[in-house]
Amino acid sequence: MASQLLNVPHLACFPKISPFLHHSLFSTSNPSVFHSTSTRRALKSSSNSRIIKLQAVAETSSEIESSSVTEPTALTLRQICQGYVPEHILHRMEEIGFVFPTDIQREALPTLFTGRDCILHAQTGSGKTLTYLLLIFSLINPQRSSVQAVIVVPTRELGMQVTKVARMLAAKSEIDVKGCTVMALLDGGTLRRHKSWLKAEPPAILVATVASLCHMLEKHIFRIDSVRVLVVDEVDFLFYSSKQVGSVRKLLTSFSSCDKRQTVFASASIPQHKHFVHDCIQQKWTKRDVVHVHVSAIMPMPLCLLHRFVMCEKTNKHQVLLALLESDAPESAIIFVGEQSEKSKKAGNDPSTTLLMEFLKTSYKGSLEILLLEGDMNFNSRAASLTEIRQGGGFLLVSTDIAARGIDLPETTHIFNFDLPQTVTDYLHRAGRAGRKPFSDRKCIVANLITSEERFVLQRYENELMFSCEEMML
Ligand SMILES: Nc1ncnc2c1ncn2[C@@H]1O[C@H](COP(=O)(O)OP(=O)(O)OP(=O)(O)O)[C@@H](O)[C@H]1O
Repeated sequence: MASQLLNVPHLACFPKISPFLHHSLFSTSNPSVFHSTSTRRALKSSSNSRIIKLQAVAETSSEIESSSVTEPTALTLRQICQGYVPEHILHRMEEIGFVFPTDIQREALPTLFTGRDCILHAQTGSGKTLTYLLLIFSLINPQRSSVQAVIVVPTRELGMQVTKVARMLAAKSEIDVKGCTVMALLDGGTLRRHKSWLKAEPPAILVATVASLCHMLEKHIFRIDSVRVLVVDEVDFLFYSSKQVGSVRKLLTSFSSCDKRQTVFASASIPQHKHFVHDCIQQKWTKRDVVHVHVSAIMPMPLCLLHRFVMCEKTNKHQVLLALLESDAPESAIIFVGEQSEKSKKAGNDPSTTLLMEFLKTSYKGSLEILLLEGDMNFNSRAASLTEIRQGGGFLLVSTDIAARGIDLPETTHIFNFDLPQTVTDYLHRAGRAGRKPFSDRKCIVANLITSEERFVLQRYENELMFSCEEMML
């Protein structure tokens, strides 16, 4: 296989590793060898040869060395992007506050700029969005009137967020947003309006959910062969947990026949990634020399997250949550609640989210605004909740897993798993909604409310994701 692995750990210690780990969710291709920061520093030459050298180093080095997120000697984002990304984008990027690269940006951008397909595999909150957006801005030609980049996302909420970041970067100045050619084509939108817009004045960048995108392609509203770069964000979710996997595969297959194409996949979790890379090559979804850029391979969870649990009876969870909110006084928090089962729906029960909202509205006396986000709400109410959050002020967001993927609310200091997530991957993504300020060393809390029977499930998540969870006594 011609694909390569860029394996970039940044850890001082090597905590307990379950045997399962290396063969399942977050395994590295070569788990016993890692290359160190100092070795990498010595290898800063042209990106292509660097990748090949890194591969060679990975086969010989067994050194593990601590590395902070950014090294003092590291290049700035501007230096990495100079000559590839237009000046006005670089200027905006710095105005917004993106000056130094995160690990994934530093490692992936030089490779992306060579035109190679990439799998961006790095912790939650590590800056994958900016990584692929900078690639896109390096490729699009504003003079061309066609869709040149497509970003596929699993949810409307994530689509709105990515669109906002892309538009922020594309705006030539804060008051001139006309330069923006980014369209959000998301489930629940008014497709008729988008159809005319796509035909009359195609945007350079299209951010789309799968169903809406496929609809436009099937109706020949725009052609995939004008697209230079296709990004699939939260790729493992789209492949393994959504009903749309068939459409995603079809999309990738039609893109595979385009000339001059570049494909990028991104996620903080890519289960069985060796198989995934193999499939990508076999199915021609990527070119044969696809690069798997794997940052923090031995530590899938951000170190700034502190994990805790409180053991309680199911019937007492509301009171325990209230006590935690009072004792911890989060600045902003997301409270994750399990989806209502079909059986419970049929029985006419209220969903747990509704019951919890009612409880908090009557019992919580703090100053945070209580908001709800769940799949059963209509699109306008969902958008209203997120808009309200983004207007500032502290929030307590009660949500199902709909907020677990990709949503970026950097003010979140606490995650409460009111119900334990169903899978280890869900744990990783829920927890990763906190600790999203790349250069901050502020600690954030992930608190789990569990019954005694659930302790072993949490223990399994601890083993697989390599964190330890401290018991809290109230
Ligand atoms: N170079 C940078 N400097 C400062 N902040 C950055 C930089 N790059 C990204 N960020 C910020 O980091 C936060 C997380 O970025 P982003 O949403 O891209 O994470 P992600 O890797 O896509 O996470 P997830 O896997 O959870 O989707 C955002 O608030 C973003 O603005």
